[in-house]
Amino acid sequence: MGNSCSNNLGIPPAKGPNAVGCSDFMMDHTVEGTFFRLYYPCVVSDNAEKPDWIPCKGYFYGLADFMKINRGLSEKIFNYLFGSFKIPAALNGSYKQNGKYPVVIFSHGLGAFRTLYSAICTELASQGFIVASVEHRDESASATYFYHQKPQEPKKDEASPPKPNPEAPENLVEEWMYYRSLKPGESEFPLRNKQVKQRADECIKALDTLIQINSGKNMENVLQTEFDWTTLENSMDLCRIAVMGHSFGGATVVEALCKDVNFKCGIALDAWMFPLDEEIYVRVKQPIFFINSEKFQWAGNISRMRKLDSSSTSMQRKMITIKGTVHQSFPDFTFLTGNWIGKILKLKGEIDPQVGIDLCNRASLAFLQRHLGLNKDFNQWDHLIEGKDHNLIPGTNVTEIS
Ligand SMILES: CCN(CC)CCN(C[C@]12C[C@](c3ccc(C(F)(F)F)cc3)(C1)C2)C(=O)Cn1c(SCc2ccc(F)cc2)nc(=O)c2c1C=CC2
Repeated sequence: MGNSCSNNLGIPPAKGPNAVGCSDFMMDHTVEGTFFRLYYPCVVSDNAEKPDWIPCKGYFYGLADFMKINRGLSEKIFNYLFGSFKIPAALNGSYKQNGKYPVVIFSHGLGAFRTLYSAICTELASQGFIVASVEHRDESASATYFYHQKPQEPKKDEASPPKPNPEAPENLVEEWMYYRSLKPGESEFPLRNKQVKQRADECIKALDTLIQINSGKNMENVLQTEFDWTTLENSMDLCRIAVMGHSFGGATVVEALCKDVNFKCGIALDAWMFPLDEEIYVRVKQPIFFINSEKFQWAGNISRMRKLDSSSTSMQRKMITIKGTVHQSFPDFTFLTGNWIGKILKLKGEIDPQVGIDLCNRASLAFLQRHLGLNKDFNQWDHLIEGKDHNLIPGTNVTEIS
């Protein structure tokens, strides 16, 4: 089927005034390093190549493991279904210098990885943001990879020096890390709590890397992409930084806001609050916007979000629910299957996926303008922050027991 099939499936192009460029960055090739996909406003070029949505097949293996289905069979199915999809952006497009852009760090959900939220990230970039979608190495991603220094070959006679591995950069060996499921009898909270702390640290590490890139420092990108990162010198407005994430990434938003006041506000999409410590709720001071689906939330989860409301900054805590959406209405999968499969796999809700993501994106832009102090026209969507739309519910539809 792929993206050339009759029912014109595919990730929708962004609607903002800027063309979008996309490039991958990995620094310090080890597992402790930083790895993200950058989306940014770029110069229009009609013949630009588009980035692959699923960059390599290790991710299909990971998705199969995450969904506990057979690797071999599912690798063929995923490859057939999703292998040819591209992202509506220019791979390594030339950066478009136009003042300093605000910055968003995006955190993916459990079992996802950095490329799966491109409808959201490309829209933000097209509206004039620089977006880094982090790939987490906390074993919550379906799959991710990093590199090992090739072990020094035992000294042979000088005549035959070790041949460097042509694919891997500077003879580094690629290593994959897959989703770690709970062991039988293992209690979930300690694992998820440790992971959410690592995830927040990885968001902060990505931000620190962007700050270095912004200073014009010549960064070593382990992935030898055709992108000149020094062109991003002075491109970022480091007073206007937000953190955003889906589900487990929503909990990561709260944890990251707590750890680094450089994040001026956060947007949590269908946040999964379980991994967070109880005492974090009184420690977060920045504005947070909870954008929920109709089907994922439950009373315990909502009551944890409410705890963030009760603090003094209640005016800056907002929550809306998008009618007819499901948990998978936020990642890109919601655009990539026909209606029937989508509904059966719970990748689609009742609402048209494009309408759902537009509401999410526009409400987010209005919230970012308000709390990053942007002087754009995103305030035209302020009513969406209050849930004023026939497809929105102010707050939540969950009837709370507690
Ligand atoms: C049995 C597995 N069991 C694992 C604990 C539950 C699996 N599960 C429901 C799924 C993800 C699903 C999915 C994806 C993708 C196809 C495909 F066919 F399109 F590829 C199909 C079916 C399987 C819907 C979730 O985990 C839901 N969820 C998610 S889903 C994030 C995600 C993952 C993979 C993606 F490709 C895209 C998005 N992120 C979270 O942070 C949290 C939760 C729950 C609590 C916290």
